Amino acid sequence: MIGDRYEAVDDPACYPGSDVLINIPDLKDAGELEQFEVEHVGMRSVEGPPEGNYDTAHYRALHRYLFQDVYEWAGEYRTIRTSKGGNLFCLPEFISSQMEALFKGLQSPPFLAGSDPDDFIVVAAEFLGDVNHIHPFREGNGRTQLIFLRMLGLRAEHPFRPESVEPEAFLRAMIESFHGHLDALVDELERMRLRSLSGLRYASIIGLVMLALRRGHYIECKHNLKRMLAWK
Ligand SMILES: Nc1ncnc2c1ncn2[C@@H]1O[C@H](COP(=O)(O)OP(=O)(O)OP(=O)(O)O)[C@@H](O)[C@H]1O
Repeated sequence: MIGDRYEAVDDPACYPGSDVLINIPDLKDAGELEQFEVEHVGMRSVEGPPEGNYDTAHYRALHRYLFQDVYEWAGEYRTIRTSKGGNLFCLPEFISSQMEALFKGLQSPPFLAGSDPDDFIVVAAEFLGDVNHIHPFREGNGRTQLIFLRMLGLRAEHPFRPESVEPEAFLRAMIESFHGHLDALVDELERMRLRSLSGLRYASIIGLVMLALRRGHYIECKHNLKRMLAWK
């Protein structure tokens, strides 16, 4: 059984006898780690993501950048098998090759500027489903996916409104995509579309606030909001 094989207590990335990932501030309490993560990843998010070529190195650099204060292994592919809700993600031995194959597709239309917005939404949903299926990192896949999606939208000039993410519906759509059904995810991305580039910064800021709120850390969120509003 999947659950038996991936007991968190057997994970060398966790503190012995617990499911808390070994982390830079050495926090052994899951709640404290989560708070620290939200605050620091939130702050990194608003500093601006690293530049790159939208290849696997760029994606890893983004994860490294976001989680650099939290995990030594930030930006590195996972080496153990992981699953969520019984859905087993890509086996670690295939992550690198699967990522290379997936990201090659980002260098051509409809991922590039000038594409039809409807075509872009469909390939963006496919990409999101595929990168989630691979789930390259031990932790932080969801946040990296969403920030990279925003970057892809900006590059293609079909930006998204991150503030309109509806967590439950989005999660359901992601799980459906895991089973090969993309319609719900296309609908979610369609709803998140920003019709014009004006107000994009505001939309991005609110999106980050929503991501933080969703994780239930209102105080950190308020703290981050102050920084976000100072963001030029
Ligand atoms: N049962 C599932 N099957 C497939 N994908 C799932 C399932 N549950 C969650 N996911 C997806 O996994 C990703 C979350 O992965 P991970 O926990 O590594 O990221 P995170 O950034 O730490 O968490 P979150 O996205 O919750 O903030 C999200 O894209 C989510 O949609």
